[in-house]
Amino acid sequence: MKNMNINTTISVLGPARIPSPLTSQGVTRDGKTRFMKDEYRISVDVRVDRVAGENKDSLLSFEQAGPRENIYFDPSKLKCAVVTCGGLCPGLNDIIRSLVLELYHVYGVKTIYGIRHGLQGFIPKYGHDLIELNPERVSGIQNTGGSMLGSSRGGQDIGEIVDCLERIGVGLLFMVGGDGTLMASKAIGDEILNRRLKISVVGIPKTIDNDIFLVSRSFGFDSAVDVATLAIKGAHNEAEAYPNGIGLIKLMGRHSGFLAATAALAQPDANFVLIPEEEILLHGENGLLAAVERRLALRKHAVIIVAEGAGQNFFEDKDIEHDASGNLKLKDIGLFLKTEISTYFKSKNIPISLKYIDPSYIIRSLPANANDSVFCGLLARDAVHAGMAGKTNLLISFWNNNYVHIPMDASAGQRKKMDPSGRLWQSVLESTGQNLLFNG
Ligand SMILES: Nc1ncnc2c1ncn2[C@@H]1O[C@H](COP(=O)(O)OP(=O)(O)O)[C@@H](O)[C@H]1O
Ligand SMILES: O=P(O)(O)OC[C@H]1O[C@](O)(COP(=O)(O)O)[C@@H](O)[C@@H]1O
Ligand SMILES: [Mg+2]
Repeated sequence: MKNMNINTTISVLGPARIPSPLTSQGVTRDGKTRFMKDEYRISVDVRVDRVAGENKDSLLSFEQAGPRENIYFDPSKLKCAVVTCGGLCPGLNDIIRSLVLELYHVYGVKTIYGIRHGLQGFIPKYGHDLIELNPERVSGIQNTGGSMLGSSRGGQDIGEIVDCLERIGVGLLFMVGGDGTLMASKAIGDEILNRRLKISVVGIPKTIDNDIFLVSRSFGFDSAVDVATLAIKGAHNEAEAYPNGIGLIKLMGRHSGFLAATAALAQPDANFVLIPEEEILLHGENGLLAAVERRLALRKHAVIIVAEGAGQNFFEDKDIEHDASGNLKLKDIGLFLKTEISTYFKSKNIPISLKYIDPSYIIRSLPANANDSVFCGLLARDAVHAGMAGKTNLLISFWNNNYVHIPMDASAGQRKKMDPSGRLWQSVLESTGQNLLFNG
């Protein structure tokens, strides 16, 4: 990890002078030990050999997340708001519920607004009413997929968003979203600063693509992997059942292949995994088609996983489209490969039975699994601790096995990709043996 230019300094609205209610509520064992200090820091890079050569003073570290002994906001006067943006993700409701319960019961904040349908909810012309959130209102929502607040894509006027925050008197805003939301959060934070307002913005990273920079793992990813394994199992059963059976599965993953790679390791039935980080060679002796033919000759069935962002170079540049948020609309690599494979074997007069499985939105719209539910609770509680302490323009990240504060501008605008020489991808190569098939 090259960490030279990463900003690790967290902004604060002002001095934290109010004793945290966590002490008086007896949440801590001896009244102190549970509190984190800003001096508790987690190394950005754990590799001693990589950092040893650098000037010791330049050793980078992130502030550790967790409750602070003193807080900035007076809970009896504070109003909070929560918004969920972008694509759905398992665990959104767990996050909303944990934010509300922590604010309400632990800190005593009684006014919490739910903003409907992402950034649209701040803009009066859409007519989405605010939801008053309290423990009763969020009861049981963790058992349902999706987001109880809804979501949306598409840019909104940042000035109007901050006008709305001022109008309803919000002091602490939680923004749950992916890389796009992070850009929006940063812009909102900058506008708040311009207007010299005392509003804290805390981000909670969400994406099943797991591609947020400086975030080891985002919530919902584990649940999405779980569901993806069912598609792989199904594809394998179909492939094994028929002579020369081929199971082809397309999995989400816009720019990074984490989901495809991790699902392939979780359900190790795939013979080929194709990811955006690695170019696909289709034709010729070392191409995918010849490799699948070799696999069929050997074992009479084959399973292929393709991430939706892989092989986009096969499509013409001229009809590039973007969604409302400015994300590139991907062309369907799954259907493309289905046609290419069918045509290839037809031309060689080799009968195959090809089953194409696209689990599509199912992997992101179901409730979180147990592991993600635990994770969501931890992230949300740390988001509340950070916000109540007056910290702002940060996101809560899981990094080097710890929960940390990352300045939004350190992560926004960058993307985490799988390292082709790293452990995850190399494990996929070993587990599938695909390079042996590609190389004949
Ligand atoms: N550079 C940006 N500036 C301001 N708002 C942005 C920016 N990029 C994305 N957004 C907004 O953030 C929201 C979420 O972004 P999107 O890309 O749809 O999802 P995600 O946050 O999951 O990546 C959308 O409403 C989008 O318009
Ligand atoms: O809802 P849409 O626009 O069809 O989004 C599909 C995309 O959303 C994702 O599930 C997650 O994307 P975000 O991080 O932007 O929310 C991608 O894997 C997928 O490409
Ligand atoms: Mg995104």
